Amino acid sequence: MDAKSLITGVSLGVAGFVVLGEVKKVLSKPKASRVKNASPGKRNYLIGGNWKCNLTLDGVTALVKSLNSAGPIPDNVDVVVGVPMPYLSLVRSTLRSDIEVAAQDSCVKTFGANTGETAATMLTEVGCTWVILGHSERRAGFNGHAQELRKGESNETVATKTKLAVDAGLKVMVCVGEHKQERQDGVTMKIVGEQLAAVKSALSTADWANVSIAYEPCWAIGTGLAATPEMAQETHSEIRAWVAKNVSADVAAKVRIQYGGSMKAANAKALLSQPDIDGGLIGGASLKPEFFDCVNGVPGM
Ligand SMILES: O=C[C@H](O)COP(=O)(O)O
Repeated sequence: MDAKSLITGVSLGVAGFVVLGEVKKVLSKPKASRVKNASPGKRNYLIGGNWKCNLTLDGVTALVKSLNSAGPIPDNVDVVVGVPMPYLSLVRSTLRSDIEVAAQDSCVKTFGANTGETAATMLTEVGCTWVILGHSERRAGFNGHAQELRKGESNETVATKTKLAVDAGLKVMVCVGEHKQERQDGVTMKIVGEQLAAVKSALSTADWANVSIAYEPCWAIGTGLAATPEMAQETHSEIRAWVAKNVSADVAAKVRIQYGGSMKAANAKALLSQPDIDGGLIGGASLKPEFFDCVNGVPGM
């Protein structure tokens, strides 16, 4: 068992009795314990880039070229880029094979009269292996006006999409997170728990093997105001405890929890050094060469 898994087990088993800071003093995190195709209980880092609704064809071509020449990916890291729908095929056919490709959404239904939507199965046919679901921008909604709180996808919609995507053979980064006022009101885990509860209701226990939880505090997205490593760790630890209580201890030990919200080269290493932060979902910085500085920011590199 690696140090991170051990910390997780300890924190889940004796939560309230152990101060994580004290545990970290006696347990270092050896790089060698995180390996590709990690065995049960060991979690590879997962660094996702979310290109959002950015880039022209020329920009995509240049970014792929930059990624292709960015050097090796550490053995203990999985890298995925979330690509706008029109470029998925092109990126999959030109991008290095050790970076996986994600779509940024998929349909809440399968095939049919769903104009403008993309069924999860279609994504698999163009080489996607991942999909990002429930991003806060989609939960906010796009109605031709300024985005409003929670006028878009409901928790249940995100959960249904997650189940359909997993059933289609995709892995899912399912995004959760609170708004600024909710954090100030002290209801972060109430909000995140409700988002996770909907997903849990839609999934079998086995389905969780294909799910990563992306914790993205909305107030940190695109603002330059990332959560501090300690603040993010606290919520990640609470999310893992929620999964242990409501899904299973085994799933909690295995599920990856990414942090998203103004992650960049300057703060990636400190965030990724936290015991329950298993990666990132990176927006703005994923459009720049510094994305690979985040990849190389995993502890032990
Ligand atoms: O999906 C990515 C997140 O929304 C974070 O975006 P950001 O890194 O630009 O803050």
